[in-house]
Amino acid sequence: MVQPHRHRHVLGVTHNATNADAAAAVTAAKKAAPMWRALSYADRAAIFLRAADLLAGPWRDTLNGATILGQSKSVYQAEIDAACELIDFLRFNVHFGQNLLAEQPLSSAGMWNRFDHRPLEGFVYAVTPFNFTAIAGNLPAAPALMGNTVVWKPSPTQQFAAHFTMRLFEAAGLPPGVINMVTGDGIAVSEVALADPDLAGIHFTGSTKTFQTLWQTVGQNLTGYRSYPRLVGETGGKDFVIAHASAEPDGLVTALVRGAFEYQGQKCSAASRAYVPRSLWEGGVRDALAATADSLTYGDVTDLANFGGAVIDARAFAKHAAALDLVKNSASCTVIAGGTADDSEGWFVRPTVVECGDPEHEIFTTEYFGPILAVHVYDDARFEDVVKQAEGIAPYALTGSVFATDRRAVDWASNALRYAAGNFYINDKPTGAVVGQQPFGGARASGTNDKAGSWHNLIRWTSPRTIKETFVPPTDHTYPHMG
Ligand SMILES: NC(=O)c1ccc[n+]([C@@H]2O[C@H](COP(=O)([O-])OP(=O)(O)OC[C@H]3O[C@@H](n4cnc5c(N)ncnc54)[C@H](O)[C@@H]3O)[C@@H](O)[C@H]2O)c1
Ligand SMILES: N[C@@H](CCC=O)C(=O)O
Repeated sequence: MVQPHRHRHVLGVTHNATNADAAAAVTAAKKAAPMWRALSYADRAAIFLRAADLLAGPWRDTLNGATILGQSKSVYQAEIDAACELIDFLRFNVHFGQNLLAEQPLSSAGMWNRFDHRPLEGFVYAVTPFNFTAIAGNLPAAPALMGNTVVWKPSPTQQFAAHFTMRLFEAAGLPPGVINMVTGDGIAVSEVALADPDLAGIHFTGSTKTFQTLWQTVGQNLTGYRSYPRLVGETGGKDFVIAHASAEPDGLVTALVRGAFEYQGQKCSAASRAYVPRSLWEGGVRDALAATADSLTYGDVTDLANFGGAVIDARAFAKHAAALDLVKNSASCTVIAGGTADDSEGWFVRPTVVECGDPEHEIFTTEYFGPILAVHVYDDARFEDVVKQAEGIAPYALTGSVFATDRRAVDWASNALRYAAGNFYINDKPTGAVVGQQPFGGARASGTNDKAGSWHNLIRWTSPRTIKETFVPPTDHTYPHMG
């Protein structure tokens, strides 16, 4: 039973930044660059470690609370995001950045070769999504740790928590001009930032479409830049769970419920398509999945009895409602749980399970980014055919899971799905990657796979200079064979 709640989304700054605001932010970033680059890595790292300590202490409730109210996260989902994951990003980045700086070339006798891990020449433009406060904080912080100054454009629907994240960085001692936050939809900001010769990189997380637009604009402006901008983007997904007949059913059902419906399915990693063998489906998985989905309470997230809350905004609600209409009108689809949406008070979409006989239906290829799980039921003997079909049917390659107790099935599917997911899970849900444990990111239409919170990501924000210093320079130009 849904407890309707008129959800308040943007309690923070709502100003839509203009070209002039963007120009001021770019100017501030450029002005602060020499000061910030001149600081030692240890001094920069100390600021972000202090931010992590503050977040583990007095700032924890502030950022969790802002994430609960602003993004409609449950207390649990806010805690694993705003507090835990952001603390992990801040601390692990410092550790991985230190390892990166320690990476040095060989030096033969008589010379000293070294890398000078320079920050990029210019500013980094960080554009962040609504769904994770941790990602929003990490995208400006990671390039800044490596010595870059940043223009940060958070999502309007994450602005409340973004506002406090910026205040947290300031409280930790981040000097003015290092991270310059601009608010709003980003259109006017991009007009300025992407046309600036000093654009050194984009650190993006959000939809595939937005990233492609930014990349295309950079391509159009390419000859105007001082350097080739580094383009790092983590984008959409159509994440799968494929069960083999040997799968353990209770674990499968729990993974589907948590993977598809936590935070209303608004995780890029959310399970949105599943492939289940008929023996398991008819042997109890169908009924258990439908009953559990129907039992989930979505409502006011300040009521701790609720499992989830509203979807992020009216646009998302309309997209989900349209998807539900589509499947209800598709002969090959049957809604077995949920299937309703109600915006009379708040934007609520019921956790929905759709059984669909046509594995090419758009419900298996389109990212709706809501609590809608498509299930294709297959004859047990067709496991390999189903895996091959699922591998390439969607354009994305972000996360995916295989459930099986048969080791040969696990091994075969892991190989067959090698390029289908940047984060691959065996007997686990496809969500909930932990920084430092499951470095996160995907390829194909899901992004550049630069693994947020790892050295793979940090390396994109440095431009190494190789220095060779010869201790005793040669003074004879002739070769030994010349006598
Ligand atoms: N792969 C990952 O790690 C990951 C993580 C989180 C979210 N996501 C993806 O993010 C999407 C959901 O997030 P969203 O709805 O915030 O995405 P979105 O693309 O709508 O917005 C992302 C950001 O881009 C901004 N934006 C849009 N157009 C812009 C422009 N022209 N210039 C500058 N900024 C612009 C938005 O205001 C927002 O800050 C989903 O597709 C999800 O899969 C991916
Ligand atoms: N890193 C998160 C997903 C981030 C995208 O929304 C997870 O693994 O669930």
